[in-house]
Amino acid sequence: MEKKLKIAVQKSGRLNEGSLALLKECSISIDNGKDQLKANARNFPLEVFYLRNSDIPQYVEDGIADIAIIGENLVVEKQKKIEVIQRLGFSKCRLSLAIPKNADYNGPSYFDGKKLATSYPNTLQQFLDKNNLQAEIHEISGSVEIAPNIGLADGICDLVSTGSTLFKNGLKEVETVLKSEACIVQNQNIEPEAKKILDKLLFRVKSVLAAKNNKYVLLNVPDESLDRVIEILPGMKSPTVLPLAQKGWHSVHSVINEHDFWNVIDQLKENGAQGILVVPIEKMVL
Ligand SMILES: Nc1ncnc2c1ncn2[C@@H]1O[C@H](COP(=O)(O)OP(=O)(O)OP(=O)(O)O)[C@@H](O)[C@H]1O
Ligand SMILES: O=P(O)(O)OC[C@H]1O[C@H](OP(=O)(O)OP(=O)(O)O)[C@H](O)[C@@H]1O
Ligand SMILES: [Mg+2]
Repeated sequence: MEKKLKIAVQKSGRLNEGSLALLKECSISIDNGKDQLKANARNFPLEVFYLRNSDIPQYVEDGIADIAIIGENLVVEKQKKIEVIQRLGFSKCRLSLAIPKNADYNGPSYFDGKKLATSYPNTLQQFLDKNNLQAEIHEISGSVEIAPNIGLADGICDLVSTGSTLFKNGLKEVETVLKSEACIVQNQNIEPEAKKILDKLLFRVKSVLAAKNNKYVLLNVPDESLDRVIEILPGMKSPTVLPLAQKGWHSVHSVINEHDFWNVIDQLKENGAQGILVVPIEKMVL
């Protein structure tokens, strides 16, 4: 029987859509019947298990799944023997401490002797230990932000992204304990055959992520600015330069990284570039 790589993804919740979208962008199509907890990819040696998020680290440690897509926050919290091998750039959030908005905050010592509600007791305990603080941790599995309002705790430690849940519950964020995004984790003793398939998958994932982080640009440049524009636009190897039908002008094609996109565009304009077109890249094979 053909060897398959076993991947665990969240059955439903915040990571489910992004995880399946990533596999699709890697051109992997999965038979995805409703209520089906195990599915095979049609065109790649991959078997997908749909599981409860919080159970996934254990399944990967035990080798039930070779790899999984989970948040880094869960990797830190569960303390299982699993390895983060690729960050994925979605489901970005942070684990933060928050207190009632009118309370005076004077630094981490505020939490000494307080009662804190959280779904992340291990990560919170690490933060308290690092800061030499003693606090009572009350573990709850959800709706953590309600705790101070119902007299359950003095403060909370929970995930924050937009901050709107904190705001709606009259809380303010005062310390960031860790930053997180979705990532691929791997079993530490993955078999060589599964590892070969994983390397193929990672090659595709990296191409998809690189494409997302870069844009293809085309622009017209007067000949006197050409050397300067080529310096600004290094491209993957170097930019493509083609003469225009109109004398004294060239068309330049290149790739710009999302991080300094507007900065580069400003410099191009300052150097006389015109007709700048920006096109998304579907895959970028490095
Ligand atoms: N508000 C948010 N913004 C961005 N990412 C988030 C946010 N909340 C959670 N996440 C990320 O998504 C992951 C899954 O969160 P989700 O709420 O779907 O499941 P859960 O309630 O943590 O777990 P379970 O499925 O075990 O109930 C989290 O571990 C975190 O990495
Ligand atoms: O800063 P925000 O953008 O408001 O997001 C933060 C909220 O999102 C998560 O809860 P979720 O909606 O996943 O609910 P859950 O407790 O059912 O997992 C997290 O536990 C916070 O409550
Ligand atoms: Mg949640």
